[in-house]
Amino acid sequence: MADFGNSTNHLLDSDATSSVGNSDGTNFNTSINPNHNNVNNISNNNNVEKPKSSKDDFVPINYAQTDSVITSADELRTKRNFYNQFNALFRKSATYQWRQYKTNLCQIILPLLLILLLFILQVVVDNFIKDQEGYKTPEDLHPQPYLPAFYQSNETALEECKESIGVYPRSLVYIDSSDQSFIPDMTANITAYADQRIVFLIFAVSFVGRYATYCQYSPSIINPLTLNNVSDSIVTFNDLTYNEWKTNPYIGGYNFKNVDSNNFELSLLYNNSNSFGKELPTLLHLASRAYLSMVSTNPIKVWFDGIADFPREEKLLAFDLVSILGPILYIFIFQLPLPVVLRLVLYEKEKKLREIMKMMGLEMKTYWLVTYIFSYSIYLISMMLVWLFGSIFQFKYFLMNNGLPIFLIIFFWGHLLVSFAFFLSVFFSKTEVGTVIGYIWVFGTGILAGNVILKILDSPSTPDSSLFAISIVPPFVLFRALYIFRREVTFDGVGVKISTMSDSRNEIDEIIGFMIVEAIIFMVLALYLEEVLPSDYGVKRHPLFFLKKSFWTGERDESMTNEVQLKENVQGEPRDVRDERRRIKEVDQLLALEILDLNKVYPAHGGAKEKLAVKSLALGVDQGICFGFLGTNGSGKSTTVSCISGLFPPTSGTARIFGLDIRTEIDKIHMIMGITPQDNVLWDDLTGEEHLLFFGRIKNLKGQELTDAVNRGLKEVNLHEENSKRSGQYSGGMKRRLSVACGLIGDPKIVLLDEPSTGLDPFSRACLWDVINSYKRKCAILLVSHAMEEVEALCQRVGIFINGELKCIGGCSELVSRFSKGYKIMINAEQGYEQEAQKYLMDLIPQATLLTSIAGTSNYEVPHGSIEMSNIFSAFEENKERLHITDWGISNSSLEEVFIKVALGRQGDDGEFIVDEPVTISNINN
Ligand SMILES: Nc1ncnc2c1ncn2[C@@H]1O[C@H](COP(=O)(O)OP(=O)(O)OP(=O)(O)O)[C@@H](O)[C@H]1O
Repeated sequence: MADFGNSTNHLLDSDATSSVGNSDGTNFNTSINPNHNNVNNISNNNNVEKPKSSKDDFVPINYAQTDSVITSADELRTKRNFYNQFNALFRKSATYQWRQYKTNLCQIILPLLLILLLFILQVVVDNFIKDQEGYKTPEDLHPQPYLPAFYQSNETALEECKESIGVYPRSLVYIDSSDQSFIPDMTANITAYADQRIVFLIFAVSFVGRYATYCQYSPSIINPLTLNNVSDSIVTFNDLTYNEWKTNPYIGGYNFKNVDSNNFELSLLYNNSNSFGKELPTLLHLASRAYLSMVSTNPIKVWFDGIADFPREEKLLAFDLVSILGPILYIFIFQLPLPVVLRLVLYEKEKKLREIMKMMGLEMKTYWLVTYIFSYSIYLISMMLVWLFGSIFQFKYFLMNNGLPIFLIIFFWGHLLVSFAFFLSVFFSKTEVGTVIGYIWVFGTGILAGNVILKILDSPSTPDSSLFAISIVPPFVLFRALYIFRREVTFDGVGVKISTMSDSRNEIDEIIGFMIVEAIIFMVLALYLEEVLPSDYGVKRHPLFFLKKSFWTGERDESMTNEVQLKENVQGEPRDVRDERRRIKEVDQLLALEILDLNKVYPAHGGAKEKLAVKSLALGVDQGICFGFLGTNGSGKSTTVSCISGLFPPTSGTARIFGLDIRTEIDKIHMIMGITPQDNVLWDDLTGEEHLLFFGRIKNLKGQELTDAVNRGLKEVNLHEENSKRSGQYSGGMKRRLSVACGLIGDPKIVLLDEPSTGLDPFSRACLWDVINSYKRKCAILLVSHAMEEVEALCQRVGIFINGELKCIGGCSELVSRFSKGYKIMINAEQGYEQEAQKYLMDLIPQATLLTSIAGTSNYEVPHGSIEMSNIFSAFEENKERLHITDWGISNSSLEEVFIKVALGRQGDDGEFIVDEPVTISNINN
């Protein structure tokens, strides 16, 4: 069994090189850091129960150093309190929204500006119309012919026609003539008046045929046909009207289908591009009159005065621009909060704020509830102001329609809008992209509604099925309501009243029904897809998770609790790593963290290949100790931390925290976990104090306990004097310190610190170490770091990762004594004299091994006992100037040498690491 009690502090005279943590007897070099707690202390811990000896003498050492041993997860406060969490998030969101008042004000004001614009346009239109005459029906109420017609025959017609010029600028002339020879003559005369823009219809009995066109600019005598060849001319008629409707703008044409002395079957066609068809009654009358002349020996005179509007009371011209433009503009206004809500949700998603809240224990249903309340409130305030200003500006749209239907539509549309925004947010991870798409959606659907949907709704023949289809799309169901409000106030309507809102004409109740159902569907879809759709962060559930009993009862999902069979060993694994596997299984105290054959594969993505980031990792972190994760860049440290904290799901294997499995009980784990991620995840607009208050409340702190914890946290990281500053105004180091304080608040039982001291000045770093030191024993700490001195100062145990694999594990001094063969000599020579200095040292101590040679500084490892220390001193002091040595020194081997050996050395057959080549810049680059 290992003797851990006799470690001595020696620099040169120790020859202790055996490995530790396994069965062979071992002495240690102590760390050069006097604060360091080496394994000797660990083994002396009172809490350690006597390890059981197994058959092969393997001793599963318990490294726990806690003040109060936890024997089961049931002893931990893992319960979340809905009220506390709601209170925490509500206050945080309220403060945050208040700080965002400029943005929020802009969002509220934008719709109001559109309302104001509408109002100004209406004022301009009203002023224009005020100067125009109103219209009223003439007092004698005689209908006026739209086209005055003359019924004349032969030469008289032409004379009459001439006289009428100037009186009736557009005239119809009916010529009852059986004299064929008269026609060309007639044509010539009429053509002479063409520039007067007289409209003639030459219509002689002998011309009655398939067609006779009525042309505005030239007399329509084209290939006159007689009754004899009527049947062949339909093609000509079609050609003429089809081909020449633009170049020769006929207003209309007759199609005499079946005309003889007994029949008068006629179609009257008119050119919709040139005429609104008001001439048609007159034209029809002319044709009938001609026929009567033809068939009757004694023509009957049938007078036709023309057409006229109904008599009505005098009324000034009015143009209700607001009501007419209303639905088209309101569809934009009512949808404008959509991108705003999208932005709100996506901001916290993209910045990982949602994930950090989750990792700190916030329940997601509370998150969605509070986010819903704030999103809806922003919408409601904005829309109420639109309504208020619309009423102040006397928009008929808001005054004539009853307040209740308007309120109901605003109220329910808000719910649909927020649910729909939540639903859309699932598909985006970048705030900017989501917001831009949101605006495109608002304007795209607005334009579509104003053009296509408006026409469909306008059409009286639109079937119910089309209305149903329209109502399925959220903006269009809103447009249906807006359209009804407009229809009921324009053209002398009285507006939608409470009594008429549900009738078959308005169907406001049906529209509200659509909104409610869709709001529920989109909300359920949003929450469901958030749970199952793969995204950048978060552990996703099985698509059919809702079919499991555990989902409805809240019990543990038994199907996920299959025991992970920890492998005995993995091929090529060093002995200490293999022994750690065994220790996890056999140690007789509950471990704060057990990582059990954890693998993480990142799938191929955007041209990058699939990446095995963590390979069969197995290790245990005991209660109350600080465990250091060292490793080269990209060796999988942060990935491991992310898997443990529930940011990513492991591909296989699992981890347990105080016996709670990350696959099934991550919610409970989050309540006893504190985390400081690699990046600072903070709200730019909240102060340090507000951050700590928020996370403290989530962890169920309240009252004086909360105040004390917040004050202590701020003081510990030296931010108590920056109380009023928002974190966005912090320096990088201050942000880092705040992140650490957030991770430590609320008495967590395990804390994950991912490079906590990055960017800190030496003073702040020393303060931070003090804080972390003071938390040891209260909780287990997993510290990811690149700073060797930090790990040496804080960690009782260390694991070194290379390429996703754990390469060695043990106490700091244990590793140093195991991997270093002696002590270290450093020499720094002037540029160009490095070789000479190196040669001198190798001649002096031939057993020395050059470890690193970078920027003129060479580091050697010198075995203990190879030379007297006093000889080294005298040799260097005497030859310093001659060899151009600027600096030199002797030190005990440190973790750094261990790291270099493990990271850049090769593993020998005995599992030890050998450095063949000294580390130089070119070696590192290779
Ligand atoms: N989201 C990701 N998608 C794909 N690959 C990833 C992702 N995150 C990390 N990786 C890859 O996984 C490997 C391990 O990365 P990780 O961030 O865990 O390393 P690390 O040890 O924390 O590095 P560092 O010390 O630089 O922070 C790297 O090769 C990295 O490129």
